[in-house]
Amino acid sequence: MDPLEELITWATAKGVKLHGIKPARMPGRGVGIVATRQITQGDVLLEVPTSCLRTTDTVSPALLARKLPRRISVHGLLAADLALDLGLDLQCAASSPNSGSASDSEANSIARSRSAHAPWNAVCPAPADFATMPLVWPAALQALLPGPARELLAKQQAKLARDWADAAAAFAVSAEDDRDDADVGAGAGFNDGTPSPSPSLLLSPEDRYRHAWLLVNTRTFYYYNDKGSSSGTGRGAKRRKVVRPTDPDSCMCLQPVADLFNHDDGEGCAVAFDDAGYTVQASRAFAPGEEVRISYGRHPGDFLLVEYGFAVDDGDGNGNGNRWDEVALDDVVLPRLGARQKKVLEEAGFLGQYVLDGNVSDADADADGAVTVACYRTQVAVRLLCCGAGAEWRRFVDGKDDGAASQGKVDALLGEMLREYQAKAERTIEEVERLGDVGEPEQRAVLVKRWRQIRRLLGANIARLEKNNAQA
Ligand SMILES: C[S@@+](CC[C@H](N)C(=O)[O-])C[C@H]1O[C@@H](n2cnc3c(N)ncnc32)[C@H](O)[C@@H]1O
Repeated sequence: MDPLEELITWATAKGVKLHGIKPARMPGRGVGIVATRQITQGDVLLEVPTSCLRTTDTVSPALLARKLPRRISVHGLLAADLALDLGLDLQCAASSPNSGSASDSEANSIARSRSAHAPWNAVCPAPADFATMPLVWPAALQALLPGPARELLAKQQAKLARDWADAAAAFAVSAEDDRDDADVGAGAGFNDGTPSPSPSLLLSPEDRYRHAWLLVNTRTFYYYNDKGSSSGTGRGAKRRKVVRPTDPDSCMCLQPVADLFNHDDGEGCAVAFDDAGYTVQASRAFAPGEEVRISYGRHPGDFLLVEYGFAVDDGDGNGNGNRWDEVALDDVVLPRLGARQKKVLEEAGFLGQYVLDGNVSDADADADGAVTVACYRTQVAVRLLCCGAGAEWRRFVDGKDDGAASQGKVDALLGEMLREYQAKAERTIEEVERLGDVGEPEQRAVLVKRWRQIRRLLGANIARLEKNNAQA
């Protein structure tokens, strides 16, 4: 049977209800969810009961018995649990009840979990499917990411390193065990026992853990329960009952079938949860065969690339790329500021985080038909460069002056900076395209796609500045 059909049979038996939808392979997006009939706005499309979730409460007792450090993150713990299911073995630790070997009860509990989740695990992306996640790119390609993406990646790398350091002691780390052919099929990602076709799938324990960690990174939902335990990178779910302040990084769960929805930057379907479980409700009408998506949040392109490994297609959503996209301008603004100017901006709370918003349109034009290009922080910094930190600038910072008197000069300098960044985008695209033998073709392709988005967004804003100028 097709693994997707098997998943649905398995999930339905566990109480998951699909109404007018089914999973399907989507070219360029792995698996997604499509409508099987005409859907009306507000229809409930999916119900996943709480009993089907993987949370901190369902982590394998065998794993917990390995005394993973209490400080291990929820992300790290769920990844460790999933890694066991995907074929990573527990260390023959001295702490085991049968010193020197994993106990029968441990082995039984792991085997039970593997078989209980087999149809779900079988449709999880394999390690090779994560090739577009910058985390697995060669350093030479990572270095060519846009600034905000590099910053996010550095945080992600640090988080993974901490989680692996906490989890490593629990897992078998011997290189010989690890390269045991019998273990390769499951360890390679798809837990269907098929032998590996390729030696490149002989993964180290750290690589296998990273695979599980990326599954958690890209597939969790916001979740916590009334016992106070929480385990999402937060794909848009809202709790209908008590809303508790919790650390969002620790509010995570994995859920079958729902984890197959792809992202829509526009009208993604609404995801909600309560004590009974999760529901997904149609945000609009869908025709039979149309892909149904949810929103992972209002994320700019750099975030989507680093956290989910994709760049939105230009034809997606509003037909104009990602409506929540933005371009960070720090790389072109900060180098122009002298030490004194930086100090002034820092004292005023305006140093850095300069952004060009991709969501601005002609509808945002003022009474003169001009559209403000770049965020207020950028306006403050560029105005300081043009006009100095005099009384007019202070009034602008305090919101007592709309800055109209100097807007022409500000726009001219901003235009210069945007053109400078556009040239950088152009050079980076050419550089990536020249790196024919660095990384995988899909890695270079997604990096070029991201820079083209940035180039287009810069071009649209340069055109707006020119229009403002013509109207002035
Ligand atoms: C929650 S999973 C969705 C199901 C996934 N497509 C699969 O094959 O299992 C999230 C992953 O799906 C892919 N994805 C989601 N939305 C996408 C989109 N709009 N365009 C391209 N890929 C997308 C990315 O690889 C992302 O990391």
